[in-house]
Amino acid sequence: MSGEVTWSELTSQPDAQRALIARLLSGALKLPVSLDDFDEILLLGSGTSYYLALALADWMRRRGRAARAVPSCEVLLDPWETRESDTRRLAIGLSRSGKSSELILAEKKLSDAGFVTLGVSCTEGSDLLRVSDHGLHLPEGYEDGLVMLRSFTSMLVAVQWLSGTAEDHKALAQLPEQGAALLANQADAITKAANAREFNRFVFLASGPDYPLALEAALKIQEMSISTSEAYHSLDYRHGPKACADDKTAVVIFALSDREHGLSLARDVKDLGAAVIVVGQDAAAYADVADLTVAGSGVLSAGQAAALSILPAQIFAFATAMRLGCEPNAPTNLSKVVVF
Ligand SMILES: N[C@@H]1[C@@H](O)[C@H](O)[C@@H](COP(=O)(O)O)O[C@@H]1O
Repeated sequence: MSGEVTWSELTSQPDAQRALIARLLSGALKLPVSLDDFDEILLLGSGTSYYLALALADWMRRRGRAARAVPSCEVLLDPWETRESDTRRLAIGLSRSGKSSELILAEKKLSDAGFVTLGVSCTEGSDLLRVSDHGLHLPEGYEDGLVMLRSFTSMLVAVQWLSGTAEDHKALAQLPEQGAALLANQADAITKAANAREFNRFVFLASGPDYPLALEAALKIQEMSISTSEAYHSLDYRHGPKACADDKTAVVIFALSDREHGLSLARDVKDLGAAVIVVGQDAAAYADVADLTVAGSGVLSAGQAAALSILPAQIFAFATAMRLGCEPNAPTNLSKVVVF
C-alpha cells in the first residue's frame, strides 16, 4: 500500500512515547548536564527539528529559563549568536539523523564561541552526538521514513520531561493513552474531513505554545502531499493572508487560550467559505462553528499536550497525500537529510 511506512510510523507514536516514559521513570534516561548551570539556553535545528527547538524554547521559558530557538543556518550565517559573552551558555542541537550539515557546523561554531554543547538525536553514533560535548540518544524516535513524525514527538516529550516539573511528568505520562485513543476514535473523521473537498490551500493558525505546531503542520502537508501551505500566528491571519481564502481552503485552528477570540476567528474563517478544523484541548467549544473538532481531554496545558495536538495535523497531511496520489515516503525534490 502507498504510504505504509509513513502510516505505521505515524500510528506508532503512542508506543514510542510509552517506551520513552518507562525509561524516564526508571531514571535510565537523564540529562547529561544540569540546566541550572546555565544562564542562557540556545536550541537549534533544521526543518522539523527547528520547529521542535521553538516548541522546547517556549516550554523552557514558561518554566523560568532563558531559552531561545534559532534555525541552525542562522548560527552559520549570522555571527550575532557567536559574539563574546561572560554568561554560561548551553547550545542544544536537535536532529533526528544527527547529520544535517548546518547543525553540525553550527554546533562546532557555538562550541568555539564558548557554549557547552548538547546533542539530541534519534540516531546512535551520529555526527551530532560525536561533535557535541554531551549527547542524548533517543532510539524510540528513530524512523525509516522520510518525514519526521515519531522523532518529532519523541524528542519533544523527552526534553519536556527532562526540563519539566513533577506536575509536568504526571501530565506527560497521560500522552500515550490519549494519543492511542485519538488514533482509534478520530483518525477516520480527520481522514473524512481531509477528503471532504478538493482542498488546494492549507492554512494552520495557532498561538503561544501551539505556534511551532502550526509551522510543523504546514511542513507536513508540504512534505507529504507536495502542496503549498501556510502557518500564521492566529489573529494575524486577518491582517492580509485571509485575502486568499476560498472554499478550497482548509484552515486548521489550534484552539486558542482565549475562547472568545478563538471562536470569533473561527467564525470569520468560516464566513470566508473555508473549511474549519479545530484541534487542541479546548476544541470541543468550537463544535457549533467548525466542520470538525478534535478535542483533547482538557486537563493538559497546551504545552503538555503538544505531542497530542500535532497528531490530527499529521493524519490530515497523510490523508491529503493519499487523496492527491502522493507517496509520502518519496516526496518530490526532498531528501531525508540535507548534507553538504
Ligand atoms: N527533509 C528533511 C526534513 O524533513 C527534516 O526535518 C530536516 C531535519 O532533519 P534532522 O532532524 O535529521 O536534522 O532535514 C531534511 O530537510
